[in-house]
Amino acid sequence: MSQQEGARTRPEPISGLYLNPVGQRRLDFQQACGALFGKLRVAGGIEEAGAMLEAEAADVLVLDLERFEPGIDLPLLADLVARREGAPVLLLCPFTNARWLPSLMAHGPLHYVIGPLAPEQLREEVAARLHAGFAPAAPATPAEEELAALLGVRSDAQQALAEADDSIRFAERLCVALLGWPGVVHASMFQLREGKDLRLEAQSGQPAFLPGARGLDLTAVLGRGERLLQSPLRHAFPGLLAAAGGETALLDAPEKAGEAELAATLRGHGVEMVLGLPIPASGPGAPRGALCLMFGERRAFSQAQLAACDDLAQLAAFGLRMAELMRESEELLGRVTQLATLDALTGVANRRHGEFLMEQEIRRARRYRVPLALIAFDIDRFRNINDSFGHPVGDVVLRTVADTARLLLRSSDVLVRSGGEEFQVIAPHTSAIDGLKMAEKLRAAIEGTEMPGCDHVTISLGVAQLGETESGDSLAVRVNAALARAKRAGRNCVELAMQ
Ligand SMILES: Nc1nc2c(ncn2[C@@H]2O[C@H](COP(=O)(O)OP(=O)(O)OP(=O)(O)O)[C@@H](O)[C@H]2O)c(=O)[nH]1
Repeated sequence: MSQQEGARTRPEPISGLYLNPVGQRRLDFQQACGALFGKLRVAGGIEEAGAMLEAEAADVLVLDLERFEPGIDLPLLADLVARREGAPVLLLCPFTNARWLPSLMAHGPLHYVIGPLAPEQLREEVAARLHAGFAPAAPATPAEEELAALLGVRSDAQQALAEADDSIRFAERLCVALLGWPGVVHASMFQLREGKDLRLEAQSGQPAFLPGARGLDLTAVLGRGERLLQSPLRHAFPGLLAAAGGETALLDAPEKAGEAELAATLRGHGVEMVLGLPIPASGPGAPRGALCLMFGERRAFSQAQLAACDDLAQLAAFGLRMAELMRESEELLGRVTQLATLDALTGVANRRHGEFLMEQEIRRARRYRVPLALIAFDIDRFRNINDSFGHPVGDVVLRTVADTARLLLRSSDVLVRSGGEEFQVIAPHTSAIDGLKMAEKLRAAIEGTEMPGCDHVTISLGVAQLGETESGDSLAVRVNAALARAKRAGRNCVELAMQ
């Protein structure tokens, strides 16, 4: 239905009721638009307007929300919208209070214009409305088609939950789903990380063959993708406003945000209207983030769309919570795995995990026909250190030895604490000769390292290369025998294992 078809024929003169709390603004309106009405009454407060309406009906209600304080009594205003006795409602709304629009729209059809407007623009808007009638702007697509599209968006968005083990993948899928919303040319999701760092989690624009937000990159538009609560556009861009303030933000013309560069970029990408929807937190406090939808044309929202907005924001909240739970459980699993595989004192692999890794490396060495060496070393006369300096100093020595060895090893080598003061190095791609060189480097490094609390220690080492058909147990026996020979040979030296 076109707006012309929706026009009502009104008996002249048209009576109007204008509401605004500021006297000068009421005078300005009377001056700019008074001539358009046969009778124009003005009210300074919502209750006063309600009383006037009760005393005498008006053909048109003009509710000007400019200069209303943030603490405006929205339910009372909504009641006025609901009680207008069939009279059309024109809402003049400053951009900063556009979050009030969706809840007012839910109380009956209304027209809105987002301010600020110059007096002549205001007159043109009011005249255009009076001329065209007040049938709500027709949605871009017929109602049935639109509902089918919204159901499709919801079902695609639900499918995105399958990716909710990772917040970025989930956000990407959800943004793609949101592009199915009639008229949406670009969709994005912002997430508040640990309550303070707002970041752009994902964005998606219509594919290149469609007009609209082709190639629109929000990171470039906003100047950054992280720490967005510190962005200079946090008071202007609806996605950021919604995430920061927790309320819906609607920009029905890019210029109205008062940021010329932002407006030019959005217009350059065919964006006419931007909607920011807060993603609610699971409990009280700041929202979890926001969804941001950009439209290729200005449009009114139907009740079904407003309800769908709520649904999608809830679904986004659910998906992000699932991703968070998944991350927490992975962290927990990581900590449990660490506890099960690492030695608590030194942080290197424990004996059991060392045996597992050894078997893995043996299989790899066989498959790729590469050499594998095992080095075993043991701190010399460690009992004396404990006895002379105490157990805590002994612990520090164990840690220092492990740290010193770890720094010398390649990333593919594995250091294992195989017993009290015994360690092993599993060295893939290493022959007996290279193993001997490595062992000598370890020996010299430990000897040259100052041990806190007890000056210096030395180590004895055994080296063995895995035989062609040899088992891990046999390799361990041979390397320990070599280590025992090094001890017998006077300690602080390296011995190569026999075949
Ligand atoms: N501080 C500390 N000592 C440990 C730990 N685990 C084992 N030990 C001690 O390490 C010492 C090992 O002594 P021995 O096996 O006799 O060997 P050693 O004194 O190093 O003599 P050699 O190996 O023959 O040179 C014992 O005194 C154990 O109590 C530990 O976690 N912390």
